[in-house]
Amino acid sequence: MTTTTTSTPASPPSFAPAGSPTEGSALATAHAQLATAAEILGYDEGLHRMLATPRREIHVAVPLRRDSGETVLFHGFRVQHNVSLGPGKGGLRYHPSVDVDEVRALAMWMTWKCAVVNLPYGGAKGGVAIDPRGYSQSELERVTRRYTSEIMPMIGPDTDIMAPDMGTDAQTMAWVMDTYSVNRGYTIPAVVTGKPLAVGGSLGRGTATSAGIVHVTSAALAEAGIGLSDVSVAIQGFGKVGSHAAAIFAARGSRVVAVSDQYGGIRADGGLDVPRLMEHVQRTGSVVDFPDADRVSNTDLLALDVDVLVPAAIEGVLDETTAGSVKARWVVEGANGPTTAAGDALLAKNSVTVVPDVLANAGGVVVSYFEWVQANQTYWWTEAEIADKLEHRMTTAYAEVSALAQREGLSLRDAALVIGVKRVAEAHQIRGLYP
Ligand SMILES: NC(=O)C1=CN([C@@H]2O[C@H](COP(=O)(O)OP(=O)(O)OC[C@H]3O[C@@H](n4cnc5c(N)ncnc54)[C@H](OP(=O)(O)O)[C@@H]3O)[C@@H](O)[C@H]2O)C=CC1
Ligand SMILES: O=C(O)CCC(=O)C(=O)O
Repeated sequence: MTTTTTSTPASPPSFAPAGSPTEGSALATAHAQLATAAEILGYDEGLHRMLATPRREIHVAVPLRRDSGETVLFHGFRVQHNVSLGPGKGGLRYHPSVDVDEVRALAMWMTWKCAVVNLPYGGAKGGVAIDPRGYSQSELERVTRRYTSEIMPMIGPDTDIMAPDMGTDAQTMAWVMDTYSVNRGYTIPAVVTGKPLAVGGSLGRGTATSAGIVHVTSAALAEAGIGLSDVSVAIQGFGKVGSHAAAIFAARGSRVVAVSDQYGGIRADGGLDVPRLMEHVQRTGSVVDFPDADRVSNTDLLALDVDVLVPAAIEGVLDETTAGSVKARWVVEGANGPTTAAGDALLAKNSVTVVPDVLANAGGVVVSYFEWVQANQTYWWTEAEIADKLEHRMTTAYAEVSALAQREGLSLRDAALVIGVKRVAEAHQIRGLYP
């Protein structure tokens, strides 16, 4: 392995941002990461504070008349962290634990992510504190339409473009697109990405995040002189990102030995039959009870003796209590923010190479960008063109990040953040928004 991993200091920002986030939370992690990058870049407090602060936020109440007639109320948010490089871009999350600080962290990561892969976007994120599993499709449609109407002043094809994230999917994006378009009076496909193909979606978007994860894993392994077919992989989360990552790893010859969802995990040391597992999940709604596999808890999955660990579910799972037990040599962050600052320090101490979220899971937003470009041009590319362009973006970004890490003795996370943060700060300075 040629990449040098150094410890990421878990120090707080050098100033006290308004309403300092809870220790160990996603926002605390995002702030600690930015503080490290700002320190490496030698930024002063004013620039650091500006980069840490969201540009614009909206908090909305989303009432829902349930199918039963009962009325319930949800809280929703849209945060534009930064729009210096272009319109805000980022997903919409439906999860019961969504709050404004989580959305702020996710929006900040979108800013650095888009900059790392050189997209003409800023960073944004949205969320509604709802457990989508507890609601019917028509209830979810009403929630989505109401949330979209409430945040209408903030979104648009040139201002802020949504996409799916946890708990939402292509159908959710079709409802957002339709609600926005009906209010404007004509069809505006470029207001969202990750849409169904039938309404202007792009080939390849459904699997793009996962394909990108496999591209950067391949690039990281190549630096150690090994290939995808030489490694075993454990994946936490078997949703849009985790399930397709499992399928692509398996198709490329990796042994996928464990996967999980919110109900628990399964392991088979000889390798799981991923296509059969996907059918099982389609049928039963969970990976658990898949035949020919043993049960493993979500925590124990993180500590399995595998080569590559892909957290692809929620934030903060690799923290001071779990990261020290990781035996994988590579952690490739499919999820946003799966590693806290304390977890990062432990992984670095144990020489685990972490391919950070803002690089590893950027394939999704890369193909979202391709979808937006296609929608704006009303000209559609082939699947092969999209796959080639995605691979090129991901491997180029990985090479840039890895080269900086090696040159400056940084972790891949710090190198990626330095590249992303610097591109955003330069845009501010050139535009004259910051003296
Ligand atoms: N979709 C995308 O294009 C992108 C997503 N990401 C990030 O990837 C991660 C996953 O997103 P995505 O796949 O879209 O989301 P999905 O909602 O499609 O899937 C989430 C998966 O995580 C599981 N999960 C939820 N809570 C837990 C928990 N407490 N412990 C273990 N597993 C859990 C879910 O289980 P169950 O199925 O049982 O609900 C499901 O398998 C998120 O961090 C997201 O921000 C990053 C870049 C792009
Ligand atoms: O495709 C996009 O626009 C954003 C996807 C997303 O939310 C993410 O990368 O975290």
